[in-house]
Amino acid sequence: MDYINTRRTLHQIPELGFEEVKTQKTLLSFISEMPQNHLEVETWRTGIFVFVKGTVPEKTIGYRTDIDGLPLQEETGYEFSSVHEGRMHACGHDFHMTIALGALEKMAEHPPENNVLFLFQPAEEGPGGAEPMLQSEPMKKWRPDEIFALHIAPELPARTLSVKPGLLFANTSELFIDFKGVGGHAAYPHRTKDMIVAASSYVTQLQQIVARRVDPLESAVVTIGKVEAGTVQNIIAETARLEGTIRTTSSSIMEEVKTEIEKLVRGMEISNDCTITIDYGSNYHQVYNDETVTGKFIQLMDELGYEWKEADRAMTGEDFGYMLKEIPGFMFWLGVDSEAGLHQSTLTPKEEALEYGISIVTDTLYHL
Ligand SMILES: CC(=O)N[C@@H](CCC[C@H](N)C(=O)O)C(=O)O
Repeated sequence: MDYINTRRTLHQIPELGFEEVKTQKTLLSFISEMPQNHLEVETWRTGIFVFVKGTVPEKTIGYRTDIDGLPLQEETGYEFSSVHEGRMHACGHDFHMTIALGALEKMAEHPPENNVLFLFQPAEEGPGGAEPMLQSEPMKKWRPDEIFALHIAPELPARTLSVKPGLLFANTSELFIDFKGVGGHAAYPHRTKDMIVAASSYVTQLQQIVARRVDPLESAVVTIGKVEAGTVQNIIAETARLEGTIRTTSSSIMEEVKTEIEKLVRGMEISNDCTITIDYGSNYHQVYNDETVTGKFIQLMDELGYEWKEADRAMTGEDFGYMLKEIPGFMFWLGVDSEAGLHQSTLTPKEEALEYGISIVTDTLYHL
């Protein structure tokens, strides 16, 4: 398989969660070109399971990749930029998929001793594919004993990795807040309930939750990533909508932050004489790396001469956390050296990281 070409093909067709129809078709076509003797392939919604039968299996090792893109207009200037308007693989899932395909090809050509289950999982960016995929029939049939995954790290040099036992990624909850007041003429604000003023004031007050309500020894983030309100410059907005995300390093702090968000909403309803509704969208469980399996991985990396460093905890979220809640395993960061970070329209990971990633995953699947 030509990894660069594979990555570029996938890069051009990013699709949102549970809409990954072309992506699934393209992945199935790559998989169909591999030796099939030891493979069983099953689709699940827009995802795919591939079971590789081991030669003398004692256990099944799972390897998961996410496959969805983000609602973002690409600005990399690549010749192979996204052909889907307003969609981009800006979180590296094109890299993740290529690495999974590369490792799968090796397994198909030289079957491992243990069984291996590849999970091509939809909807990591939302609304979350890991939790329902865990409950699916193929997962019940081929349930792994251990599982792992990787995520690209733009800030790390290519051909490096980082990992740590214990907490790696945060608990997350999406946040959607809808404001409803009374619209009207821009010249008569006193006859209206202006939802742009209410929503702006709410965004400012939200910042106080982390600064003044959360124990400074804990970690939390509340980010509003989208504000929607108004129609034209001289009409006062009747409605406003805020979209954001909450991140915490413990589930109890998540509950505290939500309570504070709701208290602020009640105060805002009274002071602005409006109604406000909150929807928490999808929630992701924290990514907690199992100490024993992560320890085995670290030892393997040392034995095989891979350069690695201790990872820092990150406030990113990953629904792979649900898989790790039920199956011992880990996630590691793979360095890809890009000046622009994750979720930026100019993310340009170095393609030399692909072969390195495939080599780490393949070695781990053969020897874990
Ligand atoms: C690794 C990464 O960037 N993951 C996403 C997960 C998004 C979860 C959900 N849609 C939310 O925004 O809460 C992230 O933004 O961390």
